[in-house]
Amino acid sequence: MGLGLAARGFKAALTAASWRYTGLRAYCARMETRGLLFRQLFESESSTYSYLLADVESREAVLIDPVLETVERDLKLIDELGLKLKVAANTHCHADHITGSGLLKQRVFGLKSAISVHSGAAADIMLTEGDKITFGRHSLTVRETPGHTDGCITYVTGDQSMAFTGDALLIRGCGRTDFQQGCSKKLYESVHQKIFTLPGDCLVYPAHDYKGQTLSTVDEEKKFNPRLTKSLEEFVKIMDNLNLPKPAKIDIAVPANLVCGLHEV
Ligand SMILES: N[C@@H](CCC(=O)N[C@@H](CSS)C(=O)NCC(=O)O)C(=O)O
Repeated sequence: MGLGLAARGFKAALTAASWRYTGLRAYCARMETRGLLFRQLFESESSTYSYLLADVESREAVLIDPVLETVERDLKLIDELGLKLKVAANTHCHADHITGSGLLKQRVFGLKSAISVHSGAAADIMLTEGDKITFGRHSLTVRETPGHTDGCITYVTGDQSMAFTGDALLIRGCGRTDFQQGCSKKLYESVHQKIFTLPGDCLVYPAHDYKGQTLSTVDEEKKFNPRLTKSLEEFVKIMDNLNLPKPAKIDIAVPANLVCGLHEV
């Protein structure tokens, strides 16, 4: 006897869910085989993603774009996983939230903060194009991707399978360019020259998502990004007409982030 419509729908949903689960499990397992531990972490007030990457063997870890409000949560996870946090790596001087770098430095002995030398901010490690942040057998390579701010950088894993794009490239979007040295032309060139030249299946992990999306790929963004698939002239026009309200915390976040939260600790 054939399945009823409702039962068929239920079966399809189950299959899709189990595929998603199996797919995710396989993906995580693949990373574990490569000896890389990875977690995407979310802060809901600013819709910010932080990323924890660690070498499975040495347990050395890097936390990309930590947020002040989620430092305790992140430290608990780091402790539970038996990791040694070495670097708090910022993609740029954020305008919408305070980085967790300073508080993490107070809490984790020997932890170093990192940010671009072009950010205007102070940190222990001042990064430029091609620099590497090493953790165990793994590393992140810096690609300078200015445009949202002058000091925006993208961190790329050694095998170019993952790119942490900060606010330069968001999923189906990009960072605004109307303050903090923002420049649409620079952003367009950064994305096309430094991110769209990565392998098509390179996973794109942004600093924010406002729609519940978690990751994308270089190929997907080259095909579907509604802003960056346009010509430079059209892109500049789009960016000039975003008319976004300024981030609610900009006046406290920028000064705090210029010293990486609480740098002098
Ligand atoms: N409403 C939020 C700020 C939202 C915002 O402006 N996001 C920035 C990245 S954080 S500076 C952005 O570039 N958005 C691009 C876009 O197209 O939305 C707040 O008040 O904090």
